[in-house]
Amino acid sequence: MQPLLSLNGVNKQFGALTVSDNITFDLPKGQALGIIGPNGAGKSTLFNLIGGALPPSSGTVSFKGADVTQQPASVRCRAGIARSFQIPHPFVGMSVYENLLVASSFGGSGHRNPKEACREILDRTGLLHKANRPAGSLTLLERKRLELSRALATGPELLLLDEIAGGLTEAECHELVETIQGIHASGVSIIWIEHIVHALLAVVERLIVIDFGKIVAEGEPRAVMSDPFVQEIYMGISVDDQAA
Ligand SMILES: Nc1ncnc2c1ncn2[C@@H]1O[C@H](COP(=O)(O)OP(=O)(O)OP(=O)(O)O)[C@@H](O)[C@H]1O
Repeated sequence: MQPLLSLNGVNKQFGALTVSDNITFDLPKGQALGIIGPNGAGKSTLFNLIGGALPPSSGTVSFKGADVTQQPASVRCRAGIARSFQIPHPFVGMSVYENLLVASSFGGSGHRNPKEACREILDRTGLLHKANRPAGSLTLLERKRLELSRALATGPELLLLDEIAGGLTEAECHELVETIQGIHASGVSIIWIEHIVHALLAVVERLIVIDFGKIVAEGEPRAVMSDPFVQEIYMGISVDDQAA
């Protein structure tokens, strides 16, 4: 079956710095894929390349079989790629519901009834009771939920989540994981960059590890996490420490 997303030999250089180094992988439709790696490894840059915020220096990005490498983020969003950002920037003076309506009218959702669709999304993400509050009055968890809701309002087939669990308490993180599990169960494909590994492992079926812009490990999440090489680069646990 044709993959939903394919990256083929994707490179990105900022001057002399190579931030994405020959990144190649396919995402089958319906899969939840996790991406981990040390700070500065090139994870958010990879999202910029998939979402269209940045063009690659070379290589191709295909979505639903079409080459989207030269398409801007707005076109990719309408095609079905939505992204939540590490630091949410909602329209703070607008209500939560209005924020979703903007996203819904911008994206390619084709919701027959956008107002009802936005109401349903807020119900799914646990924000319905805040629908008429200004976005600027929300707590951190609620802002994260709004970020997720705005991405969903565009009607994505592929949802890119950039460190959405960062800064939350353990209980808040658990609640958010349940919401993301529900979104995945509804058929939305997900790529999730996250440092909170236990949250990630509760959702994803496959894990990719990036270091210095390269894919250095890939596969079933628990097998990848127990690889001594991954433990060394990601958690600083050396094979010698384990033997001691
Ligand atoms: N627009 C840019 N111009 C120059 N350098 C950049 C640019 N964007 C990112 N970088 C550099 O590319 C490298 C990778 O950054 P990136 O944000 O992709 O890493 P990351 O893995 O997401 O890190 P973190 O886990 O801290 O969010 C860093 O060294 C960063 O400083």
